[in-house]
Amino acid sequence: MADILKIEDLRKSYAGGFEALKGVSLRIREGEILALLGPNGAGKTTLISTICGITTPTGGHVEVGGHDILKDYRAARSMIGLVPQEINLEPFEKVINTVRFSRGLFGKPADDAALERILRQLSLWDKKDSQIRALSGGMKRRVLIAKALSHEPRVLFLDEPTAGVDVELRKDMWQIVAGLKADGVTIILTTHYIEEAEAIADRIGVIAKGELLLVEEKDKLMARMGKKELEVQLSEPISSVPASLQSQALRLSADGSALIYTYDTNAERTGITKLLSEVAAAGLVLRDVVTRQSSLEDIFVDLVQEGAA
Ligand SMILES: Nc1ncnc2c1ncn2[C@@H]1O[C@H](COP(=O)(O)OP(=O)(O)OP(=O)(O)O)[C@@H](O)[C@H]1O
Repeated sequence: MADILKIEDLRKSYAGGFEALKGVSLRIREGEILALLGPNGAGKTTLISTICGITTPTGGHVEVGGHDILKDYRAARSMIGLVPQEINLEPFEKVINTVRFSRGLFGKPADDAALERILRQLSLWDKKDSQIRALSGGMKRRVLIAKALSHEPRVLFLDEPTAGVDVELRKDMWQIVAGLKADGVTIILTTHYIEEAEAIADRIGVIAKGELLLVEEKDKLMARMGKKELEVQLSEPISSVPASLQSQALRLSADGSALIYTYDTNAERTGITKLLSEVAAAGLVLRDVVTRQSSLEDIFVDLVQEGAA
């Protein structure tokens, strides 16, 4: 798939000199879901606001569907829908009018069939004549999405779509996102929730202190998560891995007191039984055996700490 969004060395310093984005480069393929994970203040909202033209970059270059966000602002912006973090709706307005108005803001001709399709997709059609104030919090969030989709954008940004919502509503939101992807919409969402990124993203980006620390296919990250380490602690330290064990994927701990074996938990055979019998055959005496699993959370925390160092 072609890249629908190209971000090159994007920088943003706020008045006063604070650098919220320190040169972010990223490409997003059409039709993918990218989750941007990062702690508070990492720069996620700044990144989205800059791409959407709400904040002016201080350096770098962004193209949406081949349109430069500065030189060709209107064309770039018309390809983007933004669902903001905060609910900013007019309480006395009817749902349908709110969505119709948003479409008009983009200079798109009225198209009630398109609005009906969007409202049905978000299960809001039977609420189209309700006033916003009469809707539940979950429905208001859906209205925000309907507004963002009203001009039929190809790229949708969701800024923390499930912050502070209950588990059921979160799952609803995941289903909505999956439905939009099936329609070919490219989705970039920010989140604090690792399980949200795991549940819906094709790729995961980690951002901290204005820098993109990692962007990787979720499946590859999950495969990394599937790796486990077995630490075979020895009663006596050794200076090197015995020759009879050299064929195994083993390394010696720095102090020589343990052999560390990495294996794939998803594999049919872990090789642990064979390893332990070979360790015994090599004349080594075990003190203890410990296993460790790296999770996406560990990867995330390590990265963010390294980034902060
Ligand atoms: N208008 C502004 N003027 C000055 N500093 C700002 C402005 N907007 C954001 N910042 C600072 O830029 C940094 C990044 O903020 P941003 O809102 O992009 O982070 P975030 O990753 O979205 O955080 P959160 O998860 O809390 O929403 C923060 O330190 C914030 O205080």
